[in-house]
Amino acid sequence: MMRIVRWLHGGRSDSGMCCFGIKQNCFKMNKEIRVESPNVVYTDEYIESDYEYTTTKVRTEGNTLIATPETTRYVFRTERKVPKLGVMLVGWGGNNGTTVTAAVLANKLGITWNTKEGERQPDYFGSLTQASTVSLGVGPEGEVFVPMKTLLPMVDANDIEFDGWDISCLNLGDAMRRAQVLDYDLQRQLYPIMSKLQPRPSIYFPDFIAANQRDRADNLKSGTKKEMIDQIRADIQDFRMKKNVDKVIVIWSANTERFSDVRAGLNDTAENLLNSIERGEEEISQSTLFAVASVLEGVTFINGSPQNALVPGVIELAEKKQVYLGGDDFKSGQTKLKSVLVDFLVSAGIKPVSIVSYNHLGNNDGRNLSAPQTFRSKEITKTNVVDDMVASNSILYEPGEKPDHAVVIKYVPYVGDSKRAMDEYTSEIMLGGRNTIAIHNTCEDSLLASPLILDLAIIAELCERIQFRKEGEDEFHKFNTALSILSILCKAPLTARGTPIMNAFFKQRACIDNIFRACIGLAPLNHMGLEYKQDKLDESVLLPESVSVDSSRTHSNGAGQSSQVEAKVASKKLTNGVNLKANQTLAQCIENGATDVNGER
Ligand SMILES: NC(=O)c1ccc[n+]([C@@H]2O[C@H](COP(=O)([O-])OP(=O)(O)OC[C@H]3O[C@@H](n4cnc5c(N)ncnc54)[C@H](O)[C@@H]3O)[C@@H](O)[C@H]2O)c1
Ligand SMILES: O=P([O-])([O-])O[C@@H]1[C@@H](O)[C@H](O)[C@@H](O)[C@H](O)[C@@H]1O
Repeated sequence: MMRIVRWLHGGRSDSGMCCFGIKQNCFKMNKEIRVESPNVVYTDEYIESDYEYTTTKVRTEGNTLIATPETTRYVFRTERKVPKLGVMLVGWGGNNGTTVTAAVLANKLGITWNTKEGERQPDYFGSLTQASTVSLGVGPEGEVFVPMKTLLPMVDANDIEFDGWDISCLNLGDAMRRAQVLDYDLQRQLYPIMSKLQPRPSIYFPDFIAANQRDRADNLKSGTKKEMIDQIRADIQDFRMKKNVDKVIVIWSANTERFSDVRAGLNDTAENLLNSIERGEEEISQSTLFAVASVLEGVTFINGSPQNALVPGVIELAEKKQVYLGGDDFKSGQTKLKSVLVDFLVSAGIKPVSIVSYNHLGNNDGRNLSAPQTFRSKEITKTNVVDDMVASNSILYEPGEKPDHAVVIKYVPYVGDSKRAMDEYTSEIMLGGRNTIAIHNTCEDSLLASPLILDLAIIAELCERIQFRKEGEDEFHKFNTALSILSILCKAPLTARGTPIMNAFFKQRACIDNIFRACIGLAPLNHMGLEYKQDKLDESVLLPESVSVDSSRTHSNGAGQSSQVEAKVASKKLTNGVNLKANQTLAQCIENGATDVNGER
């Protein structure tokens, strides 16, 4: 019996499947990729690439849209030296803070632990930089995928040093126990190390978070708002010196606050914000103070929560100090799926008309969100995520038309960190049809958010080493203060003033992949595969795979006639020595006596 062998990811399936999967090779290498191109130069200090950036400008002339391709030459320069990175978490004693710290320690120390399913190895699943791959190009064996972290020199997650602040005085070992996120046997092994980690006292303004957090607030700074900023700055300097880190990044993973008022004279400009802090204005939030302190220390600040920590005054101050900002609100589970599903529906010409996202969770985040004012912050970021996708299709939606969209979050202590998300997507399909997708999605929130914290820090640090200039310019530029490349990791992406917000997950992913590829002089991924689509396929692009054909395999061509499955095959010396010529049809393969790799007929 002759079969087509279907090649899966880097290997071959045993079962004969009548389809031609493209064999893919995924290398678990941890080396930097070296690009061979006249446009890429590797010096000891930099990777420098000469890059053509092509866009299409569109203008309207009467009833005509004029599309004009536009090419701009850039030079990208990436420093190759990877610094020792310190990450300071605000809310270090929380579920996310303890979990991400535990994850790095477990991976760094190679701690394995027993579970009811057997022994478990540490990993970084859920991290783009640590556990996802990028297509590098096509090799003799097919498409080549490499770990994202090998595209450019990046901080090794295992090398990150953590520190931070919490209003709760619990050490990280006890806080890890309180979080109830990790398996007991892992906690047991980590406790001796984690219990030596002590969150620094923090700022606590009760009015900004739920009153039910008061019972945790026993580890507080005191003084005026200005004095507390100075204390935070001193903490950053202390950490940098004690841990001998080259760089620090501050990430807010503390409780969600209510939104701050944004008012002229209060926080609308850098000067007004600093003056308001000097005056001790009540409306300046804890998270804004941490952002100001970070910026004044020249340290990137990323907001993992939904509140508007990054008021206009913070953004202007960061622009002046040339410091990066990122956020808002880790995109970890229910919303991450939404940014894929709505994009799929709308891109398929299907019209979502009602989206209901309910979830209940029982961790302290959920407890804090049980207050209306903090829930409102989360409701905003969880709802706005579909706006760009809806606005992209004027066939489905009238201007301003949006699907009904409800977000519900309930605090149910029993489920702890294991959030239960239930979504219903109702869409209109052709001729008055309705499609309803109902989803139950159990998200272990901290195990989903922790890898994102690593990605935010690692990608933000890499961006600090990337500069680029246009052809004709002498000066290299940094990225804009608002690091919108981090959008894929946030529900409400911070973008440069007046620029579009993109929430669709795979567009965000393509953005990261293609910017990293540009830094090493590689063209953007476009998945066109033209080399596989022309009538006469060049032998060099065909997979050198043995083909075995299933002579019994036929498929109806719709006219009741059965016919051999038509497919092109690559030339390949088979186990029985039969040489298949490129572009042979399956039928010709059979005539040539092609057999499966096992030599069976
Ligand atoms: N999947 C996720 O877990 C996820 C996704 C998106 C956003 N977030 C956001 O991340 C944040 C942390 O989530 P979590 O599950 O770790 O919550 P958590 O409540 O377990 O941790 C928050 C920690 O912050 C501390 N804290 C509160 N106010 C503080 C202050 N002013 N300074 C320093 N520490 C302070 C608390 O004591 C607590 O230990 C929340 O705002 C949450 O909304 C979480
Ligand atoms: O899963 P997701 O939508 O990305 O985000 C999560 C919410 O579903 C959850 O209710 C909230 O408590 C978490 O902080 C997080 O925001």
